[in-house]
Amino acid sequence: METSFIIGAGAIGQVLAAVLTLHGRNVVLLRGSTTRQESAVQPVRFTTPESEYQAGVRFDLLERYPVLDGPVILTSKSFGNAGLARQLQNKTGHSPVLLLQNGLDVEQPFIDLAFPAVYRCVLFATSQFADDGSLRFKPVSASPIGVVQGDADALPRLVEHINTPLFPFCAETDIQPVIWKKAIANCVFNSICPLLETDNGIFHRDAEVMGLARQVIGECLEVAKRKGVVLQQDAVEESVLMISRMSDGQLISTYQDILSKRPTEIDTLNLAVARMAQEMGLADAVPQTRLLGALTKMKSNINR
Ligand SMILES: NC(=O)C1=CN([C@@H]2O[C@H](COP(=O)(O)OP(=O)(O)OC[C@H]3O[C@@H](n4cnc5c(N)ncnc54)[C@H](OP(=O)(O)O)[C@@H]3O)[C@@H](O)[C@H]2O)C=CC1
Ligand SMILES: CC(C)(CO)C(=O)C(=O)O
Repeated sequence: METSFIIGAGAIGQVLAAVLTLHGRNVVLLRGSTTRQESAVQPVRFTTPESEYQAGVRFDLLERYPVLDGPVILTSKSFGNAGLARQLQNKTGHSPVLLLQNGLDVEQPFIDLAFPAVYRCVLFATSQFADDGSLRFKPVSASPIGVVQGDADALPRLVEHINTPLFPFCAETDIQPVIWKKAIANCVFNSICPLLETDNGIFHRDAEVMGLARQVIGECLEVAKRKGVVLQQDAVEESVLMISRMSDGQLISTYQDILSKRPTEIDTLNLAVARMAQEMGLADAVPQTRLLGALTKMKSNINR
């Protein structure tokens, strides 16, 4: 059986590795941003709303592997992608590289270095560390996977490789609208919530804040349209409100990152939309999105 290499032992990576291990798949969880990790099987505990699970997951260091001969799945933060693409360049050969990350253009470092098979997944699941180191995992629906560069015929096999009833995935032939819809929602949550120092529920609780979200959504939709992705304002607003209701009380990752003095993914959210707008001569079309992104970045830099 082929081995899957998951890179990034965070909230999503640990649960995915544990779920695949529980389903009898060969998987190694590789650390890319540290050199302090023994080659060892370690317990990972997680709960879903229904049950509690534990699996012995094989942890190791990326630098110990000269070749990764099997699907390579990135569950790391997007700001590390340029560095990871360089690290992986001579290791992955023809293995598919699958990005399980939020954001826009997160695959660009892999395209720039001509990786032959690059796939994107949009996560419809949440995972958070609890104080005791265990994880709280909530799959919402199957997370779609689509082709960015490479062979569409290989997609079903890749999906089958990581799909399980506990953490479901599905193939998506048109992944760009799905990426944009989620990324626009993230432009709203990941900037406004940390700046207001509030939880994800704010949009369904407060009409004024939802008004600002509406403006951001409208701006981002203009850029998406110029990129050939047509989405409806109502549908994106509905998705923001749904996420807001479902994750009422939870803090968005960017806010958690700022509180923990870690870098954030804002460069691949609001600031990516602002960069794209600038490149297309639409710089004036995204004032709120850009300002919210710039303020979030300043807040993160000031706090670190
Ligand atoms: N958690 C969630 O509920 C959701 C997360 N996502 C997305 O999934 C992705 C993973 O998120 P999540 O698991 O929560 O993140 P975490 O912050 O929990 O973990 C991310 C991991 O990334 C690795 N990492 C950090 N910095 C670097 C770097 N400079 N270079 C390489 N690797 C680095 C680290 O792994 P190591 O120490 O092993 O190197 C770290 O543990 C993100 O894009 C996030 O936006 C999307 C939807 C929901
Ligand atoms: C918008 C949200 C909360 C949905 O899962 C998300 O993407 C995240 O946790 O980063």
